[in-house]
Amino acid sequence: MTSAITIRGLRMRYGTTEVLRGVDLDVERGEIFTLLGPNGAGKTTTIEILEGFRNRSAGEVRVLGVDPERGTDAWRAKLGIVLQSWRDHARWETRRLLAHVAEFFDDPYDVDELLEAVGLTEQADRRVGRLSGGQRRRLDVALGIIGRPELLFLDEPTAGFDPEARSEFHELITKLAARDGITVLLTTHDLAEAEKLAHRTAILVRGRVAVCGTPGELAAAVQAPSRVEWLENGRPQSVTTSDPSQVAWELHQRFGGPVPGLVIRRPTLEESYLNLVGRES
Ligand SMILES: Nc1ncnc2c1ncn2[C@@H]1O[C@H](COP(=O)(O)OP(=O)(O)OP(=O)(O)O)[C@@H](O)[C@H]1O
Repeated sequence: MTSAITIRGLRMRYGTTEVLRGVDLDVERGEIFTLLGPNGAGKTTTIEILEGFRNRSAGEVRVLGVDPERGTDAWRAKLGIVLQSWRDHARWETRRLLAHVAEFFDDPYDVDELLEAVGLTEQADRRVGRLSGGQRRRLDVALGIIGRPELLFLDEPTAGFDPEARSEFHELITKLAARDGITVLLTTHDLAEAEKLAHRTAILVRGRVAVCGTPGELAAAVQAPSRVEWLENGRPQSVTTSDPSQVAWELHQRFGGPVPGLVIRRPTLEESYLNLVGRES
């Protein structure tokens, strides 16, 4: 696989504050990749640098083989961009707005096909201002990809969604990526979203990649210690350990058989993530 995005030693400074402190990342073509992290971690800054909206302070960046600071119109046409805030096109009808934006591209998607793909066929003649939050975000995605991009940037696309809208949105992104081989880079605060959607995720904490990998690799890398609890002479005992089976085995040896009240509590991935974010902050 070849890289859609390569980042080496990326640094960004706003005044005297260093917001990105040496980020290294590779996103492969065809991947759905999430950038996960708490508020202020530097996700939006990173994505804006990749989109060519912001000049970096230091480091090497290539997006589809091009330095974003030197991106041409032809390069830009290969990108789909969905920003955090909604566009203000409230009085346009959904289909007309998409058809209008499609005119700017050489080989856009068919408007009705795309409306169908994002689940907005029934809303095609409705004014944008009358769409629900979830429908509006689907339209944002449609606007982001109407030009048939090779790479789609989504900055917190599901913020404010209810669980059903979020789940439908995940299905849409997965379907589009699989159908058209679009590379997707998405930012989120939500670990469950990253786990569900992404082939790989990088956790950004205070301007550095703390962990990067598949959901399984992430779970192994961020795993916080487990807690082993048991009863000894009727009194509750406990120990925190990264190797609970070893502790359980030693207890079994010591008791010469079953350990009274033995419980092993493993942290959830969410607890482990919060532990990691707390540790790195
Ligand atoms: N234009 C700017 N000038 C000065 N500081 C900025 C600017 N943009 C962002 N920052 C600061 O840089 C840090 C990283 O911000 P950024 O928006 O990249 O983080 P984020 O991970 O996207 O956060 P969030 O999840 O809240 O959107 C924050 O402390 C923010 O206040």
